[in-house]
Amino acid sequence: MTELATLDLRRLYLFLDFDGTLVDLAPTPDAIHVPDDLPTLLAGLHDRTQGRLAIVSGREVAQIAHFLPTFPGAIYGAHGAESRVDGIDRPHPLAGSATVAAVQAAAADLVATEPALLLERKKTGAVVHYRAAPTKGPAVRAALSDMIAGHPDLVLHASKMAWEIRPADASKAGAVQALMDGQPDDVRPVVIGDDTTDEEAMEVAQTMNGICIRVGEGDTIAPHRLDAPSDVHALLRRWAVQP
Ligand SMILES: O=P(O)(O)OC[C@H]1O[C@H](O[C@H]2O[C@H](CO)[C@@H](O)[C@H](O)[C@H]2O)[C@H](O)[C@@H](O)[C@@H]1O
Repeated sequence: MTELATLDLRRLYLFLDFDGTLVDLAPTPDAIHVPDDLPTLLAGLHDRTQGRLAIVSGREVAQIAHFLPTFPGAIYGAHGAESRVDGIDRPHPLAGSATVAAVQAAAADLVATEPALLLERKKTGAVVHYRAAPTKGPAVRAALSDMIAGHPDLVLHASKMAWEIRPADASKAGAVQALMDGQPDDVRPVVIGDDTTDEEAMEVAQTMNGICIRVGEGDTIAPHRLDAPSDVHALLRRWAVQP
């Protein structure tokens, strides 16, 4: 932590995941708690980094804006499929498409067979959560895999106690690449995340002399690890008071 805390914040671009990194995981997507001091902390970091602060989440941009309405930085949502940068929204071409509607309808049929499953609809895909039915993971994976079989523009990835369908050309790596484009050579990306799609962002950050921090358990390419969102907050607080 000390080694990380002494990095010069003015030469970093911070890429922060949301669930499991800035907020603790909860039984359902709506049940998360945003700590009262998080918005102020993020606003301070935005100033300190001269605007080099982004949230890169699996959630949609609108969801992040709902939970953090005063967040001043860039937001990439739906695993990089959509963005809001400097107030400009960039939707994905698949948003609201017949392809997505068909997949969501099939996912709804699946969830109707098991009340403990939860369907989360996104404009660009669908998530089936099995946190309340942990043994159903493999069956959910198989069913969603079948659903996208005829759709090469969609991919399936593992999330925490969930399987998610997203556009094949969307990734958190793309978000890091887009925001780092044009940055001065001595600015280093910092990726902090807890999940598989964060690892894709870490891979690209490492090609840019980046710093990667994994939150919680799990295989990772990150050389640094923090145990929980509370430790992430502690690091962010130390950065926020750098002289
Ligand atoms: O990239 P992230 O910001 O970490 O978003 C990943 C997914 O997070 C949410 O699901 C996860 O968190 C829920 C709330 O803690 C939890 O109930 C669920 O089991 C987790 O998978 C969100 O609902 C998804 O849309 C995001 O893709």
